Amino acid sequence: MKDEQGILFILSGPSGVGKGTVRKQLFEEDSELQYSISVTTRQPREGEQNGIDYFFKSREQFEEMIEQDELIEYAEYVGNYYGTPKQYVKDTLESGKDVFLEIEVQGAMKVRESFPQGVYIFLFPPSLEELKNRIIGRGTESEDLIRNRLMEAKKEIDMMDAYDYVVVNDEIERAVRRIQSIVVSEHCKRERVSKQYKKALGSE
Ligand SMILES: Nc1ncnc2c1ncn2[C@@H]1O[C@H](COP(=O)(O)OP(=O)(O)OP(=O)(O)O)[C@@H](O)[C@H]1O
Ligand SMILES: Nc1nc2c(ncn2[C@@H]2O[C@H](COP(=O)(O)O)[C@@H](O)[C@H]2O)c(=O)[nH]1
Repeated sequence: MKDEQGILFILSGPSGVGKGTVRKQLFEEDSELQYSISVTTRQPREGEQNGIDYFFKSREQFEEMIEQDELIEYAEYVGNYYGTPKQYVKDTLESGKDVFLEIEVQGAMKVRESFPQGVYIFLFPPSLEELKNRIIGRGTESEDLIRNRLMEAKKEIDMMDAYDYVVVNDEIERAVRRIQSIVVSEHCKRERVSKQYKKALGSE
């Protein structure tokens, strides 16, 4: 185990705001962050791959993971389970690397209970109209599911004050740059704090 743990970054926001798009772009530009692949019972969308986009499981397999305490958090969202594997996050943070979660709000609030030192970022749409256009434009959900996801979106937006940062996803590049600034600034903060501690302890 390294002396200093990595930082846990949590990105949430309503369905269709662009979390996946922004995260993929961020990872193309930043090889230091490690993405935690979630587990879900949702059916794969066209082009999605098991072990890359998600670990796709049956409900029985997912419930077995809950039973075995293999998830840091899980939530039922619009009829499917989604959860974050515990071991990967724990091992990666302990090795000193940063971990990035892209999860919905109920799950993020549960993570906060066990990782209050995490950095919680809420991705916000430029408008509700644009959110609706994006989710419809993606073309991956039926009308019914889109309606349900938009209903959830309103509740999720009500929770944004519980986050450390709110980032508007107006343009992808700008949203990515804003998140990169948060990552850099959180590292600087912790470095300063750890130097202060070392100084106070006379070990520097
Ligand atoms: N800044 C942006 N401007 C315009 N379109 C965008 C922007 N960001 C994302 N999109 C588009 O919006 C749609 C939804 O994006 P994405 O799938 O990344 O959202 P998400 O928040 O991950 O959704 P979900 O929570 O449902 O998985 C996609 O078609 C994507 O190309
Ligand atoms: N609580 C969790 N939510 C998660 C996790 N992985 C993804 N998600 C979120 O679920 C919704 C729907 O995702 P979709 O891929 O079906 O569009 C979205 O907000 C994801 O961010 C997780 O491990 N835990």
